[in-house]
Amino acid sequence: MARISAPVAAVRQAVRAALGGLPRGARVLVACSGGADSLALAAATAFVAPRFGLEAGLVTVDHGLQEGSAERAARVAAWGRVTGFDPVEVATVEVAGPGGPEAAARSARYAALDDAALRWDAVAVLLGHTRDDQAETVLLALARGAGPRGLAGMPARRGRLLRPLLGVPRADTRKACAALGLSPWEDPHNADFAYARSRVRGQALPALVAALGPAVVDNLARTAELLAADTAALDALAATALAAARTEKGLSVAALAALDPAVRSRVLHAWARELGAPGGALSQKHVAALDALVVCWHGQGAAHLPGGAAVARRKGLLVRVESDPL
Ligand SMILES: Nc1ncnc2c1ncn2[C@@H]1O[C@H](COP(=O)(O)OP(=O)(O)OP(=O)(O)O)[C@@H](O)[C@H]1O
Repeated sequence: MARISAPVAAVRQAVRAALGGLPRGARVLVACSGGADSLALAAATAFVAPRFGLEAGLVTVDHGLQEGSAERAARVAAWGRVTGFDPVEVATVEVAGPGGPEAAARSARYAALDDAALRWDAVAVLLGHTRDDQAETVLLALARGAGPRGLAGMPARRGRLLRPLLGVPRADTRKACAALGLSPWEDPHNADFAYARSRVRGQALPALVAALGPAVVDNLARTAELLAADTAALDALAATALAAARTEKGLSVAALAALDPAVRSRVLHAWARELGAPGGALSQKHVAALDALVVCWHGQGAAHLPGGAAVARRKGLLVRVESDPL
């Protein structure tokens, strides 16, 4: 057998680890932009999936935002077909929605990937985020004052979404593509310093590496891993505590007051989500207002949540109310 280069082996090993537990005969889809990360991921999946008895398909999303985006998508799809992926799909999406164009493109992309997974009955959708993407995510989260959930970065698995390359340096995906003779697409957005992530990638992280040494990238990614484990443990405690505090009419104030503040804030966050508050809009300020109804009670009015729900304290319970009675 011909010897394979170390970066090709590293990417394949990461994909093996991610696909290892899936049932034989199941289908996975690779989300491939044609960039180095997802191209290396796709090449490794085409190699690993048949050896695990898995079907592998490929989806490339055309956001229609850049000149030549349809040609890029067609090139990726053509490569996917000759590489043996089946099905191969170009998902054309319309980017319009809340937030900036970056956020709107992301939600349109994830919706299209979810839709493809449902239609093709795929058990997993593979994304090409690398260790460097994770380090950037942690740095961005630190800069906006995020709590542990934000510092935990991107999860390796959430529902159907898998990120097999979170432990693989970005440099390795480029080297793997070069070793396999693949020419990745260069996303012009990555060089556009109008985007915060591009500035972190092009300026902030290189400055940190220059000041503190190259281990900083690995260390930031490791911080995410450690916090992900802690966050999962606290979330499990909070789920149990939420069930215990629940009554037919609302949440027991006495049960909430007895909780550790770190668990209580998670219980209140989870409950606010149940009441319809959208995750992106629900901030620490809203959770603190709910918390004040429990621990700083002075007869104050209802706490208002994004999404329209309001919560008041009545007869030892936190209850949903239609509007602030004050
Ligand atoms: N046009 C696309 N078609 C298919 N998959 C894509 C496309 N763009 C991105 N992806 C998938 O998403 C991964 C991350 O891409 P990128 O870093 O460009 O997105 P992002 O905006 O940072 O997304 P996220 O918010 O998830 O971090 C890619 O490795 C690839 O798997």
